[in-house]
Amino acid sequence: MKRHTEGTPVPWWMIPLAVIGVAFLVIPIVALLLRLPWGSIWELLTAPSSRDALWLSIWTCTVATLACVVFGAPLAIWCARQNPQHKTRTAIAKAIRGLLRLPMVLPPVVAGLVLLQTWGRYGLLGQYLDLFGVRVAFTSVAVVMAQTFVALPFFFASFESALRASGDKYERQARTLGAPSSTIFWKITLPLARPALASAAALAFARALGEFGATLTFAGSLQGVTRTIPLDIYLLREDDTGQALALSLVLIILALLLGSAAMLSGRNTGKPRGRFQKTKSEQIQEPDLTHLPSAGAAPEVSVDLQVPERQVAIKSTFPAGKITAIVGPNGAGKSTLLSALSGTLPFQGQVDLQGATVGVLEQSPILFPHFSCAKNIDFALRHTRKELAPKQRAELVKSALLWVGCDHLAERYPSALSGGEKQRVALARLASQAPQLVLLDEPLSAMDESAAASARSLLRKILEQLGATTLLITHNPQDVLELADWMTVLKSGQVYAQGTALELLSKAGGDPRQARLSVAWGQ
Ligand SMILES: Nc1ncnc2c1ncn2[C@@H]1O[C@H](COP(=O)(O)OP(=O)(O)OP(=O)(O)O)[C@@H](O)[C@H]1O
Repeated sequence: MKRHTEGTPVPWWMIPLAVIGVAFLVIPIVALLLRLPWGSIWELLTAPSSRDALWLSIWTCTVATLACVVFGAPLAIWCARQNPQHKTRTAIAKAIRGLLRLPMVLPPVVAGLVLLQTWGRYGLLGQYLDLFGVRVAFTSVAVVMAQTFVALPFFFASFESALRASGDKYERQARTLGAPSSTIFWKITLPLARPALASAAALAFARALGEFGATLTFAGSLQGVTRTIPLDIYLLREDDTGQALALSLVLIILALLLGSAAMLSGRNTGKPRGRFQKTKSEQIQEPDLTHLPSAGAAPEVSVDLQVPERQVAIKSTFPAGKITAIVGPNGAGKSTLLSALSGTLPFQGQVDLQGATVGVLEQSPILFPHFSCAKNIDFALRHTRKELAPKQRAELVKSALLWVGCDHLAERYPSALSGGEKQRVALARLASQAPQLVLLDEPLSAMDESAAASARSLLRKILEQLGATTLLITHNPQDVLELADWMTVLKSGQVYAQGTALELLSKAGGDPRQARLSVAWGQ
């Protein structure tokens, strides 16, 4: 069979059109390079007017970029992190997105005029500043404001779309671990968004650097005060073409550097961190359950909740200290129930957890990618077991990895773990919190049969020792028979049946151990 190594084929007629596009952009730059007075370029660039323009552009663009980051990043994070279920907030975020597009398409000279109408001596706000002797227009501050006005929308659009594309699963995970919102921002959102932030900042700097129309209209063109590189080039273009070309070269080089920086910083290399190669001695070890805590008083959990937009209305009680399997056909409402109990989904009605602490384990474990395995567990313990001193916490992290046979993975990062290893580390994190209510959403479904069998036996031992009230969503009769004491069957968003697993699987007659789970909901 022919192997495709050249990418997806494109129609031949696109090639000449693409070549014309590239030539159209590149030939003018080549023309500039050919016309440059290379012999005197250093003198031209160090001439007083060039030095003034260069220095002014660099510091004003730096301040404008900082302003974009300081004011634009919180705005972008707020807009990107709105839950679509909050209709009003989502509508506000949409309106902000639309509004911020306006300065992008506004001719820069119009941007300068609107700034003048606002901050000029007789402007809407400028007239009050004037009372205190403060004048903004036609100063270096005006340069920064003009640059910020045109660059902020670019910063916002780039950063916000990157945030929306990456999703908020890590922030939600941190919230379920009880981390306060400031901690989530500094420890999770910011480190994970750093490449996108750097890329957006580089874009904002580049846009500010090229700003011309708004600056000329709002700030004027006074050497050393408001005359930035683009204004200087414009003024020099006829009288001293050589100097104008030399300054243009500087702008082109800066634009290339910023473009590359934006591309490089926005790229997620996805390289696994930490030790990756497994040696034989690094295979999963025999779990050592010494020091595994007991959850203490496990609650009886009563729910009477409704999520109308999903047509889910569940009324049930889950026995204290027992493992209840939650089963049912696709779309029955199983995940909705668990999301409501874990506090990640708004619902109507009542849920009585009797003040229990809650631990969640999902089908695809969410481990923070910028923390090692040990740090992942430590982060959870900092917020769920605040009573522990740092030394006790470090010991617990070590023990937790031993419970799941993964102490050799302590310093490894999640990107260097297999799916089964990730699930074990997530289980260690959950067990170390000793939660009184454990919510498991198909925790073994992504594993192959033999890995699932050993993980199931480990899960059983850990759950037995914890003694927590446990809800386990599963589609696998083996999980029900080996792990669960009790079974709740959901169908069409409601409780269809409740009882012991053997009772419900015997419904159709025959050996319940050979039965399909669908027998429990009459199919
Ligand atoms: N994000 C969502 N927005 C709106 N409706 C949703 C959303 N997620 C699920 N639903 C709907 O809610 C209902 C219950 O879905 P839920 O995911 O709880 O079912 P489930 O029993 O967990 O299904 P599965 O076994 O396929 O995971 C379904 O009708 C589904 O279409």
